[in-house]
Amino acid sequence: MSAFSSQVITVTCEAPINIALTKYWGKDEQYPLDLNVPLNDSISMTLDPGVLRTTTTITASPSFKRHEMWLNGKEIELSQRMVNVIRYVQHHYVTSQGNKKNKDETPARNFRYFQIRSANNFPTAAGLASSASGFAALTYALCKIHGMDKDSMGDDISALSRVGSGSSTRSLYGGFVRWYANINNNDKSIDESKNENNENRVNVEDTRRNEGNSQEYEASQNPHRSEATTGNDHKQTTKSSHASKNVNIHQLSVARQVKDEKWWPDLRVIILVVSDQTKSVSSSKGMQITAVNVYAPQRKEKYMRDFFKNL
Ligand SMILES: Nc1ncnc2c1ncn2[C@@H]1O[C@H](COP(=O)(O)OP(=O)(O)OP(=O)(O)O)[C@@H](O)[C@H]1O
Ligand SMILES: C[C@@](O)(CCOP(=O)(O)OP(=O)(O)O)CC(=O)O
Repeated sequence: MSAFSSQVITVTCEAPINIALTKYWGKDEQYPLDLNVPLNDSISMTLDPGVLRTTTTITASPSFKRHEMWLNGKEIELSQRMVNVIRYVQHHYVTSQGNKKNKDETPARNFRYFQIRSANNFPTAAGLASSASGFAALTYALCKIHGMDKDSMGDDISALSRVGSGSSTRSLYGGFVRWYANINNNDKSIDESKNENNENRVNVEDTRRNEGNSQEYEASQNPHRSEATTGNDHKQTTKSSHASKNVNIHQLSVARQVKDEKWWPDLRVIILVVSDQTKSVSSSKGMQITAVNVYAPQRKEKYMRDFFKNL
């Protein structure tokens, strides 16, 4: 047992909201939908966290027996998305430990469950991007409590946050931010990217096929399905967690800053709140409905690729 094993650790992080100028609306159905890989790139501006923000505090202790969450002061059941983010971050932590010469001896290795307290200082689920700031703050705080520094994580933090909510990738950075559907497709022609996507489809199907067959394969490829990992589990998961092609594809849909917050210092955004009530249809659900009823996703994908090529 390490000297840290009985410690209680708390971290607090804040994240801003972002407003999309070109929208994310629709997921690439070649990938599991809960990975939130978008059909098209999007660009947003991040608003001043001094004004609108989510503040998330996470406490970890080896003695916790389950995850607990309070949103805006009220205890809630963790959603599957929240659990997914926790698992992805834990998986990432374990994998990064596997690559290090000296293993982590800090408290993080003993954490399994968390108490999460999060609050938005603006209406939640009412059209003001609470999922973006909420999941960015959650991912940021989870990484921090595992001793992983946002600035040195590069693109990884944005791929982790994305499994919570797609738009949260853009809330990890200030200024103007572009979220790439696939960072490798940036300068390629539509035809080339189609070929790549065909390759991707095979990998996704491979993973699904294997899910039924091998528990170990499943746990190593998809943190959604692995148990929360700490202590001895770390060793086991590290051993079997080769970064699969599938995970790499998932890691290619990331956000990067285009212009920092000083680029347009005089810019002001006015927000008029006409209702602070919870929306009857969430953005995720709205995307599903649109995809089925309104447009063919492939047509939109081509339109958006052309749009970004000419930008
Ligand atoms: N602080 C938070 N921490 C974690 N999750 C949050 C937080 N705030 C909101 N969420 C999650 O985001 C969901 C709301 O997302 P939704 O996309 O429907 O609305 P929105 O992001 O506020 O609006 P829009 O997507 O139209 O900008 C909530 O139901 C909750 O699950
Ligand atoms: C209208 C939008 O704000 C939709 C945001 O959708 P979410 O990011 O909330 O959706 P999920 O990935 O399913 O969580 C447009 C945008 O921010 O680009």
